[in-house]
Amino acid sequence: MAYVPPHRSRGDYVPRDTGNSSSRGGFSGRGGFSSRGGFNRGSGGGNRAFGGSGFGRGNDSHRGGRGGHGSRFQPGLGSWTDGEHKPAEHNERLELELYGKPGDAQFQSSGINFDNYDEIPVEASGEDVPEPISEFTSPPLDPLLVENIKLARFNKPTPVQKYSVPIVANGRDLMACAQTGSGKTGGFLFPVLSESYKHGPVQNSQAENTFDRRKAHPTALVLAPTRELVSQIYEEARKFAYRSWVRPVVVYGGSEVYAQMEQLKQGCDLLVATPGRLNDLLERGKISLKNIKYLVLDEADRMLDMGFEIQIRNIIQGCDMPPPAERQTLMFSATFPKEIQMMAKDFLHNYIFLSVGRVGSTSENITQRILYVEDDEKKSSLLDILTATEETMSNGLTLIFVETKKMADILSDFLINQDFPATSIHGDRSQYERERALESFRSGRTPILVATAVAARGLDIPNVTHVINYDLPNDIDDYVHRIGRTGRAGNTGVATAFVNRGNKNVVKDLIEILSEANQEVPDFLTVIARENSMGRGRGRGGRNQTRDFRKYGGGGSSGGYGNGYGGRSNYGGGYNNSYGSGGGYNNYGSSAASASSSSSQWW
Ligand SMILES: Nc1ncnc2c1ncn2[C@@H]1O[C@H](COP(=O)(O)OP(=O)(O)OP(=O)(O)O)[C@@H](O)[C@H]1O
Repeated sequence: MAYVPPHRSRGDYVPRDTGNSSSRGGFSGRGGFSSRGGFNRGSGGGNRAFGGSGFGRGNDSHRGGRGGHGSRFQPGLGSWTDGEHKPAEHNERLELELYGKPGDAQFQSSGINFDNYDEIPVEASGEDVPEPISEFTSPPLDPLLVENIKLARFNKPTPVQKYSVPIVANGRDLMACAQTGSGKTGGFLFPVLSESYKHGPVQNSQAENTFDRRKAHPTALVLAPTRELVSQIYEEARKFAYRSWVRPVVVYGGSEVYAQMEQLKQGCDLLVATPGRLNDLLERGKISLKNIKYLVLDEADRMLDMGFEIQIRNIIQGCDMPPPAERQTLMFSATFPKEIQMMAKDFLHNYIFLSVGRVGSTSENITQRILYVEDDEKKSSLLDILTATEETMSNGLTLIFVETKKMADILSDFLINQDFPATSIHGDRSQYERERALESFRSGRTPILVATAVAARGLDIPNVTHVINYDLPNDIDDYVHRIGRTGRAGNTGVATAFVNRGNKNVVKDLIEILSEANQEVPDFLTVIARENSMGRGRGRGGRNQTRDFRKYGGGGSSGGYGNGYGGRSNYGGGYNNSYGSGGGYNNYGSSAASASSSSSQWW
């Protein structure tokens, strides 16, 4: 049967040549806040070829990279024609843009500990769990995807990828929990793209009316919490969708909505979106979700926590998305509290729960240092650390987390006044300023970035060698995600945290995290934890040590695989713990105010 994408079946539709849709001209080069380049630049954006006779009856063509009378050529865009996938021709320029050259510092490469991922215990629960793959081969993967994976210089799958590929190929839903930096993005992109290449676009939905025909009808939807993260996922999707019929589009708030609507009009098969902007576009009638075969929630626990739940429910349950049994739903995060797992089951159908390592654990690739520092000594301690590590980490980037947006500005100004090349990122800065700050950090021009939690999740910036928790978060899961900005893809990194009695609520959880990852637990932490246990500390046991809650039931710590999987690496070049005068954790007195703050201040 001839498939005519509903939004393109009007004979009068002529795609506009917008090329770069970024509302801010001049920000489209390599290194926009999207990992490599602004979103939807010329090559990835406009000029799609899907016009004319390419969609004629009996031709069954879902766009066409070339050909189709009246169609336009877009490099790297293939087609689905007569029930067959027709990959586009290779394009050298685009390949260089997408994959860089070997050794290019702007692209993350796997580190010396990459092979250690194989040692990490994996637990998959649920009915009939399929056997994992061990290599990127076709079959079971689609040959085009395997080619693209090679171009990206990924030699072998990470544990989460080994399992997710057959799970999705077998039509199952998935809730996957794997350490930060261990390849979860590929964990959902690989199977979704591979299956899409094999099976083509959804064939059964003809648009019902003119209004419906004008909408974009993506096959796959990926939701993630921040603009920076959706842009990064979109860039990854561009890499692995290269030459295929799948056209990725990204939409997020804080950026010109009309440019994004234009991109949608030009064809959207894989939509990467923040919930707020997606709801806006759904209300405007620009997107229909009725063709969704794959729904992905990245950073799923964040997506389903209080800040996003209503928006997510509206998208998944309040619009025209098929119900759980008629789509495949995939959820990924490094942390999965039990309450969130329970809520998530509303969106899943007979799913497999995958945990790689212990849920919420940190990677042993990250050396964690905990220092006792009173609030009023934090600035001087920070200067001491930055000075002491200037040489040993001269080529690395340092990411400093604070709790409030105000503090992010104050601290970056302070560092600049002290002649440190710093910038900041937080939710009160304009989209343009956020993009610029991230680009300047990524490129190494400003190797110190002061950030709120907005930068805690998912961001994959090569060469972040040091994460400093200037303010410790109130929730240990946030700590796990923050320090996970270093030590990615088998590389090593250092994470330093300033702790004082103001953080007593999180200390017990922190001790568990440190012990699990075979890190040193300083005595003062144990003392604070003991003091606090007289009070009412929440403790990590009830919230985070949950594996598949269907199997292990409520809360409680579950034994399971012990610590110490995988050889502990020798983290070369680390600094010793003696920097600074601010340390001195024997004389801690009463701490200043708690680091707690309202959510409106930190995001
Ligand atoms: N199979 C692989 N081989 C080599 N490198 C890989 C592989 N899979 C992923 N990577 C690289 O590892 C890095 C981390 O991957 P990714 O961003 O997907 O991690 P993540 O698990 O989503 O982390 P987070 O929890 O912080 O979101 C990326 O730079 C990615 O390109």
